[in-house]
Amino acid sequence: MNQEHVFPDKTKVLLVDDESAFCELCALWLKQAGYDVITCGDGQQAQLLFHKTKEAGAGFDIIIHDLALPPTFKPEDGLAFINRYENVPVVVLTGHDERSLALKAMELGAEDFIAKPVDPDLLKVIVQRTVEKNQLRQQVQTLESELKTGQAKEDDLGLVGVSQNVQSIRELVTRIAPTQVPVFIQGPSGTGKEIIANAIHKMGNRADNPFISVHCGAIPAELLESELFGYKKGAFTGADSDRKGLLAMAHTGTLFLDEIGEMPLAMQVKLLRVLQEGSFYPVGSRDLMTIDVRLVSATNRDLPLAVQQGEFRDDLYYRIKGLTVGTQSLEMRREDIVPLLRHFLKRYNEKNQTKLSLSPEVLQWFNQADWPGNVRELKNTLESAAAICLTDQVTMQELALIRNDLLVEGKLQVASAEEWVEYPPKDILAKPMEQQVSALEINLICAAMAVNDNNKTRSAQQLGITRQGLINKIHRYELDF
Ligand SMILES: Nc1ncnc2c1ncn2[C@@H]1O[C@H](COP(=O)(O)OP(=O)(O)OP(=O)(O)O)[C@@H](O)[C@H]1O
Repeated sequence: MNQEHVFPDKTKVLLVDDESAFCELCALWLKQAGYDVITCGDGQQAQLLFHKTKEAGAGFDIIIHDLALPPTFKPEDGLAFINRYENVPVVVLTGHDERSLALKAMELGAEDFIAKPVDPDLLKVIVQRTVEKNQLRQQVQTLESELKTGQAKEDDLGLVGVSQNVQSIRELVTRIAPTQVPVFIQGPSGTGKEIIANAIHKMGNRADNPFISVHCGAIPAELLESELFGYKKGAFTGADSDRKGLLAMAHTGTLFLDEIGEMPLAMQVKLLRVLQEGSFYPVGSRDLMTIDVRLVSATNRDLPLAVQQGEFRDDLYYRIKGLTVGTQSLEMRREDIVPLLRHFLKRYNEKNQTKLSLSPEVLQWFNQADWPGNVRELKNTLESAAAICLTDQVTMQELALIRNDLLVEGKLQVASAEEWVEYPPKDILAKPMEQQVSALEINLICAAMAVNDNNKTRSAQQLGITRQGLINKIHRYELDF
């Protein structure tokens, strides 16, 4: 065994052949071409060397392997070594009339073969091509696993949608979550503000610490202070023991102030002080408490307008504003309706161990209806219809039972199933074509899968494409069917 110093920045070749003169010559050619070469005359020893070098962090990039090696010199025995080099490509050396042996070796996983007597130029070409091919394969693998991790992170987000608005929010959340910047989420009710707040927490470095959500509008003004700051026993009538407030509970974690626009002015002053000083006194206590929280707040109010009208303190607004995330009403991103339906139906089926699908008319109706309560209303309507469904398919009958407005003179008002996609959309030129085409394709796929019980063959037939074509699109859009 001739082991030379290995330079980490050079491509490393392990040449396994028992003919020392041949090894020397090949090694010389390869070294001249800039490779670092180690030779070895025995298959077993080559294996040991391979693992040792790998453990030392200087693994080989390519193996060139003769098949007729000691002790048996039988090429069949040499074949057994081919797939023992893990992800490192193997090029086999064969006799010049051993074509079938070479093919067998390739079948077993060899990357290529070179027939003896070896032509030095061909040797260099094959080595270079094999190494490059393998580097490329590794890059693809790395990218794929990065993509999967990214996808998993997006899934953690739980924010479903194909619209530009949802896509930008997903991107923004992924970027701001690891920072400590305060986040202000503004948008209509039922558009996922709480999901976003949750995602910022889960994807940030406080994920293992508390996430405390305070519905500022739901807590009566006179209770808000004691709820937030906590109190000391005897602080007021009924305070018969010390109580920790929500601020203290959120210590080291995230404090989500939902509906912050509803916070009374007097309370706004107190909150501002806490945010500025990072400390506060529980009601009736003289013990100063220090807290470290990441602040995320949300409102469906136009807060700058509330500031102008003197209903919200400007100093508090600028304190909480940090980075603003804006959610849109469902009306402004109707392309999200079908993906959302599919998501909620899937979740419903998983939770209730059912296999409900939607009739084409139901899908069409959902897609065309107005959703003033946004995603929350869409979700509730779907779940209510699913809950009262007696068969495996939600039909207009169920919808009529929960939505009286669908009945005119006692009859269901439904347009034909074929017209479920509004075309051309009202805002046809408002968004780039590529984005609209993708959103429409996703919608059509989700729709076909929803009415065909997730059966790809039937869905593909209905869409007029091949099953493979459908599968390719499902992969391209990363839909989880
Ligand atoms: N993009 C979305 N993907 C999945 N679920 C969503 C999405 N948007 C909203 N939802 C669902 O809709 C419901 C309402 O969402 P959420 O409570 O986050 O809205 P909100 O904007 O905080 O509403 P409000 O202003 O009334 O507090 C929740 O059940 C939530 O899971």
